[in-house]
Parts: sequence; C-alpha cells; structure tokens
Amino acid sequence: SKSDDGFCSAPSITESDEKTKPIYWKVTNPTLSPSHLQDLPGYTRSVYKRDHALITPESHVFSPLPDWTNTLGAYLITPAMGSHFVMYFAKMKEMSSSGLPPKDIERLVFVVDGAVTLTNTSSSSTKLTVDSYAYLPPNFHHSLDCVESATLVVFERRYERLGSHTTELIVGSTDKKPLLETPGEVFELRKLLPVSLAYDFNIHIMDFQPGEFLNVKEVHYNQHGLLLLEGQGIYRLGDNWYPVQAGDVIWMAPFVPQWYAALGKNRSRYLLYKDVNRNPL
Ligand SMILES: NC(=O)N[C@H](N)C(=O)O
Ligand SMILES: [Mn+2]
Repeated sequence: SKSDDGFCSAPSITESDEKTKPIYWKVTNPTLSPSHLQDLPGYTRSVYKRDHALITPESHVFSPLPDWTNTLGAYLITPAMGSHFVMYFAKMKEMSSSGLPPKDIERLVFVVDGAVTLTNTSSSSTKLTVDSYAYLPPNFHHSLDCVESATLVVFERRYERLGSHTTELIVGSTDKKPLLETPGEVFELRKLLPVSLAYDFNIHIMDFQPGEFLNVKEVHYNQHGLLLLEGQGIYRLGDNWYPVQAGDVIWMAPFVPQWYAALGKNRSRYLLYKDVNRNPL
C-alpha cells in the first residue's frame, strides 16, 4: 500500500515487551546487543575521549574477575581513564562467590539482575535482589554468593578518611529510599548512602519522565560513573550529543559539561556515582 513505501516509514514499535518484563531488564537485554549487530560489522556507539566516555553494551568485554569464583567481570571505568574509582559489571554464574577488595578500598554493589546473598561475620546473611544494594566499608570482611545467576554493578575506591568519622555496612533498596528535594530541577532524586561526612561518595538514582531534562547545564569538580537503568534520551558531554539507552555506561571526568534530556515513551532512570564531602585540595 501507499503508506508502506513512504520514504519516512519506520517499523512500528511494540510496547507490550516493555510492560511485561521485570524492571531493569534492558540492562542485560539491550536493543543493540551484539546479536542484533551481526549485520553491521564494526559499528558501535562507544566513544572514549579525554574527559568522558560512553561505553555501550556491544563493547563490554568480560573476563574472569581475579579473586572471584565463577564470575565474569567487565571493567567499564578505571583509573587508566583518570578516575579515582572503578566501576564494573560482575556477572556471577551458578554457585559463584565474590572476592574481597584490596586493603582500604570501599565497595558498593547494586543488583541489576538475579539475586545474591551477602554474608559477613557480624550479622546473619541478607538476600539482595534486583534494585537492592550494599555498601561495604573498607577492610570489611564479607562474601557475596550466588546460587543461580546475577549481574551486579560494582563501584570501588580508596576510602578517604576524614577526622575520626567511620562508615558502616548499609543494605537497602531503591524503592525504600525517600524522594529528596531538588530545588530548580524536575527529576526525582534518591540517594543510596547517607549524606553524612563519613561517606566520600554517594550513589544517586535519578528519574526523568519523557521530555524532562536537567535545568542546570552542569560543570563541576566531581567525577561521575553512570549506568542508564531504564529509558532513553540524549546525553550531552562537552560538545557531543549522544543518543543513549538502558544498559549504556558513561564516564564523566571532573568539569566535563553535562546535560541529559529524557525521550521516548518510558521513564528514564539512571544510577550515578558522585564523589562528595571531601576538599578537592
Ligand atoms: N550528570 C548528572 O546527572 N549530575 C547530577 N545531577 C549531579 O551532579 O548531582
Ligand atoms: Mn553532575
């Protein structure tokens, strides 16, 4: 028919998929996954620049994680880029276990798929399912064990002490965290860690409805590691404007101009590492 061969025609998108899948399913089932790109050799949306990087799922490279058992890891952000933290995916397979971070390194794990059990010496074990997280203070003995399979996003950095403050084990889930005030902004904000001085970073969960965008065209001293958990939109980084979608990871160096606008039909949600509470000098 006439409408089928119009020069602006595009395949229609089925919305039914989105509605029936568990939350965050796009992180482990991205639209442009390698299987969908077999006919487009050499194509990736990933970029790596001095002050930012976009690392899309077809570029994620997994290899066995040292110290973990039966687990594949993909380091997405490391100090080789200029960051003071690492961000990686840990794909835990059947009967797998975590290793411990090096001395004085703090860790935050967030479950995007499957489930793990957190065990430590002082308390009983806790089950972490999708959308839950744990903060492990530096030198805190613990183990994350997985019976079936799980995908975690992990952040680690050298803890920067401040006076006599100390951090504590924290276990929680996004949906139990209160919405926080965001003066001048429209997005919804939750923070996974306490805002107290003991903590030298926080993880923000930011929600945008389609059409919403950051009002502040941010340029700041803090670093970011971002995982887009849901939705799609445009990320501005410096003078570059990137189409992004769930599963994409972004490294933002200090002072890179940054801005996001949510598009499409569904909520955008991203998880964002941000260093806080320390004098930059
Ligand atoms: N790129 C961002 O979303 N940045 C956050 N609004 C932040 O710096 O808090
Ligand atoms: Mn920012």
